[in-house]
Amino acid sequence: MAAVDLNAEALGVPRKQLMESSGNAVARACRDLADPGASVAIVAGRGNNGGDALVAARFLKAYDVTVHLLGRPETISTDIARENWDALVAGEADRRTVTDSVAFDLGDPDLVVDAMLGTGVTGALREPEATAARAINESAATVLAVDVPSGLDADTGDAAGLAVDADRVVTFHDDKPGLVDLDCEVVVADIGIPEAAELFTGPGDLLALDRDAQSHKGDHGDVLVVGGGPYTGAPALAAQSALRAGADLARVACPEGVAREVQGYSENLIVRGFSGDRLAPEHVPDLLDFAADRDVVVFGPGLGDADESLDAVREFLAAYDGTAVVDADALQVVPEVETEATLICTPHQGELRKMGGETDADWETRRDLVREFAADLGHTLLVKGAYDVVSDGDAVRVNRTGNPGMTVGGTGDVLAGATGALAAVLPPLDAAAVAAYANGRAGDFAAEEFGGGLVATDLLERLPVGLRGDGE
Ligand SMILES: NC(=O)C1=CN([C@@H]2O[C@H](COP(=O)(O)OP(=O)(O)OC[C@H]3O[C@@H](n4cnc5c(N)ncnc54)[C@H](O)[C@@H]3O)[C@@H](O)[C@H]2O)[C@H](O)CC1
Ligand SMILES: [K+]
Repeated sequence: MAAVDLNAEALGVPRKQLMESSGNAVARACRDLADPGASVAIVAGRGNNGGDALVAARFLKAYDVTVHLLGRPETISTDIARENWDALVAGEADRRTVTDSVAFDLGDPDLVVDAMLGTGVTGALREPEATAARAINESAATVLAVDVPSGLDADTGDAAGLAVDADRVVTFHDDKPGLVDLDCEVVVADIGIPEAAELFTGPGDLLALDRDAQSHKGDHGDVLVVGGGPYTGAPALAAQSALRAGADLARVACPEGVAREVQGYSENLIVRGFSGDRLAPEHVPDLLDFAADRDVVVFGPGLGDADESLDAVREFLAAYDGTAVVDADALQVVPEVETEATLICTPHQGELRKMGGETDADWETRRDLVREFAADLGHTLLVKGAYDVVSDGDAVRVNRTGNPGMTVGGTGDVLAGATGALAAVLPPLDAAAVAAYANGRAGDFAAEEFGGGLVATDLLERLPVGLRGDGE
């Protein structure tokens, strides 16, 4: 929800506007539950859940409304909730501030609006919320909960202690998993979040990374790039990109003959050579052993399309059961391989066609085609284009960052490496979507400086900023 909010904001629909819609929906639910003239007690917490109900108070002129704010107005935790409180003060609304739970007096209202806590709850209700929840549960009034009954975790439906016992819940935008088993009526209100906030990648998508980065402290990925032979720059770019996207370790497995050259691009890489001048089936057993101890393999950059190399890719994928990003020449074998592995395939449109997939000039048609093809393959696809399309055969995301300057060689290797690093900390669909978003952003920052003269290494440098929420 927080991600969608941020994406909506980036699309020009700020959260305060959403709060106005939420408040409006709360007022509508009140009108449904009580006749004009009825007494309504709004019990508001200091977060945005409370803010929703402070908005609702303005829409309930036909009712006898009393607003109980739990805590001092100075401690309201968000600007938009405080602005809505200030509007009630300026409008001389009937209001009380509850600074001591002993002083809380709900009165005997016909309807209670529970807006103490929403999705921001952590742990058991503290005071004065706990006392207020008891008073609400003991009162004879009808209880309308805003977004989620206070005290309940919207994700799980669990309460760490006491929770409000509601007669109706008006929740916003979408059902919440924690409300499914509630023994009361749940209404979902459309608050005007654009569909595009969920379809298109945006700054909100980077939040998933923050969360995971924290919970996986010290475990940001050990990524193995398998490629090189005919080319040396591609595997080096992919591996460096994995580091720039946050991986702890980036290794390259490449033919001995080019290992020194690949290492020469960067001392940050761990390079391991295998015999000969290109990948062949004889290398596969060793590679499988080596890959088993890594988090993600990026297969394909600079590999070439020699028959024996493609045979090796087939054999590797057939036996591998980890997570792999498949790029470049390695892509063509994916449709014919039965594998236990989790694959993220990163074709451009030409490579997609070579895999047997269809494409179209219209991005919406392409979105549907990519979803169908991903479902057929049973793997995640990231199809590159002016609009990148990401799908696991079920969900679809579209990325609009990036620019025509990025058609230069090597940018695909950077994307593949970043996808590999992110796949170590995020589910495949999210890893591909965030990588496409950040890579495109890095390209946009590079274009500000170099225009059409940008090169792939410019993207490497800007990838960390592309992945940071405050990069704009
Ligand atoms: N897109 C949307 O869905 C929108 C939802 N809106 C509403 O915003 C809330 C979530 O708001 P948030 O400010 O993040 O959190 P809360 O109001 O739920 O609570 C934060 C507040 O509560 C304190 N706190 C946390 N745990 C406890 C506890 N156990 N006991 C007491 N106090 C606690 C914390 O310190 C904070 O001060 C969402 O549910 C919707 O109702 C937006 O209005 C519009 C967009
Ligand atoms: K609530």
